[in-house]
Amino acid sequence: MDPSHQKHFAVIDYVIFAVLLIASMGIGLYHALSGGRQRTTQEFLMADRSMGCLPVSLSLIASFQSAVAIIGVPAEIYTHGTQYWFLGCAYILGLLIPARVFIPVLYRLQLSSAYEYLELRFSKTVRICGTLTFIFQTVIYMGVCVYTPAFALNAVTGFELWGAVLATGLVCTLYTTIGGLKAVIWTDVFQTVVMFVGQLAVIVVGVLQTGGVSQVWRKVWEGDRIAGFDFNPDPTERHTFWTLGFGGVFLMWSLYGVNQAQVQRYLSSRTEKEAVRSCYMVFPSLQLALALSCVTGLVMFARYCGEDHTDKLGSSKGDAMVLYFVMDMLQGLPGLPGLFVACLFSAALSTISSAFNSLATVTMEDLIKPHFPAMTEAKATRLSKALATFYGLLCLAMAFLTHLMGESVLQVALKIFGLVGGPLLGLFCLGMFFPWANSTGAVVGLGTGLMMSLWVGIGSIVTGSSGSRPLPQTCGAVLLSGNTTTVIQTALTNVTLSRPSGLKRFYSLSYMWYTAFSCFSVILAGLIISFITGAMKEEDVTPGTIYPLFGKLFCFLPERLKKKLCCVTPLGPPQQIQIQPPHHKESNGFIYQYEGEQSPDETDTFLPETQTLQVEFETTV
Ligand SMILES: O=C(O)CCCC[C@@H]1SC[C@@H]2NC(=O)N[C@@H]21
Ligand code: NA
Repeated sequence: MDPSHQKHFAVIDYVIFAVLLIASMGIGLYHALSGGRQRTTQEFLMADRSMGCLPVSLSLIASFQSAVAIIGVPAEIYTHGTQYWFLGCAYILGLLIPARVFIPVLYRLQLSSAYEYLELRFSKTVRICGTLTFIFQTVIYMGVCVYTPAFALNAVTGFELWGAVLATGLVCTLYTTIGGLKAVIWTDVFQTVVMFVGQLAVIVVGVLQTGGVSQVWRKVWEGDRIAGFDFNPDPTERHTFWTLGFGGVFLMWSLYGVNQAQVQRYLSSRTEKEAVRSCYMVFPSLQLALALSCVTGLVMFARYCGEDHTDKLGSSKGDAMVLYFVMDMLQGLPGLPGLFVACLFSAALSTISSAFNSLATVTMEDLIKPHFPAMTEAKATRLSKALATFYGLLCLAMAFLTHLMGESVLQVALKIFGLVGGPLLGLFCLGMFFPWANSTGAVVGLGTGLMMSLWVGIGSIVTGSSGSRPLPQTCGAVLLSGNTTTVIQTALTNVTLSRPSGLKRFYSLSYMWYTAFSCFSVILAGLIISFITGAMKEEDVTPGTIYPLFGKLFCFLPERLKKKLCCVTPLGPPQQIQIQPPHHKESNGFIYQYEGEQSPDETDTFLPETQTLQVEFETTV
């Protein structure tokens, strides 16, 4: 963008941005100097499993609501209309299943890393594969999250790009390293509030500048930005009610059901009920976040539609356009540009800190501790901090890589979740819902899912079918003169005739279906290989790692038939007593003993009234 049109900050704007960074550091320092002073991994990585549902639920939002959503969603609404808003329909099932299925299973196993589940259910190999897949996904996603705010800021205000990346990355690495999960959760709470306030300020100012709500509504309505229900069943159609409302459910399960960053927050809750409640509490906040981003996009459209900005914006795409418009709207209101930039960086910091901390946790719990069982707590905690720093620096490098990607950051982020998060979701579903699945099937299944993702992902880039036609930028209905109508009709005819077929059609699968597609690939391949190599028997499966999905789905079937379908595995009752963690000194297995009293409000236990289940794995010295 040419310098003459760049927006500049007043001093107050820099002050507000600095206050955000200092406040975040302050929270980090507080948790470094209070409580157990981050001396054990239980505190550093799991916040002493002492968290309440409110901070956990706000931290769950913050983890996957980054600058990508703050910038990318308004750009999406501005260019394509409000179809994307139907993603909100996916939040219902998308959070209900994690609360009713994934959290009970994972919480009762008292894990630190979600991937310990894979060792309990399958084998150490499967656990390592799962951990490495997660690390791969999160490192790339982190890069996008650091890069997005810095790039947009640089494009609009000339703010030193790598200075912003460094400032964000270093501050984040610092408070994550010294304050642990407690600091990450409490900074997430603070940053989520800043994020909501910043977006609200932009909406209020934008509406006032456009001449009020009715004026905004008229312009977006005439500009064809209000999308109705699009029930087009075509899976290659980018955004329809089906791709967003149903494809989005699988995306939500991969994030809020089995992603380490979220599972770690559930496990840091003081009781299972708190964890389930925090998951339910995510629903209203997520709807609010989605609404704020979508309305920001509509207000931007009402304010700027029809005007030609190529001279100011140059070739920069939707993402930078959002920040330009926000800076333009807030120009002359000292403090508000700084507030929005603080909102942008809050979104980025809260996501990146969650990523650092979860990466350090899985690296420690899944890749290091099992090989050094005798490692002292002090050494393990120091190593965890070093890992958080290492991942912080790695993320800066990844930010540079993002520089090279083409399309909108929102699409890049959602594709990462689909292509890599999908196979991980499939692996956990294979483990939890299919008792017959064995380790070989799990490893081959994961590999198949990742290959299918790679295939469709690369295919869509190579054939350039991942693009999407933006709606016309005009405000009102443009009266078409005779010959224009003919021209448009001819163009449309060509488009319909050149409908992709065969493999090209596969490559143009909507990216919102990637999670579901790769998830089912893993389950299908995993089951086939498991049956070929000898399906697992009911009694061989570690208790507490199966969710009796079929038992619930076919509850009308007679017991005998359900037994045959081997789907009445008891899901243990809610956690009453602390289980010794697997890396406890004298045993590397679980001493899993509890009084199976069914507390009145627990509905998902299959155990008779009172039962003592003593499960003792072999303990090797
Ligand atoms: O904001 C990001 O960093 C990624 C884009 C949004 C990720 C998904 S979309 C569904 C869910 N709702 C959110 O607000 N974030 C996640
Ligand atoms: Na965030």
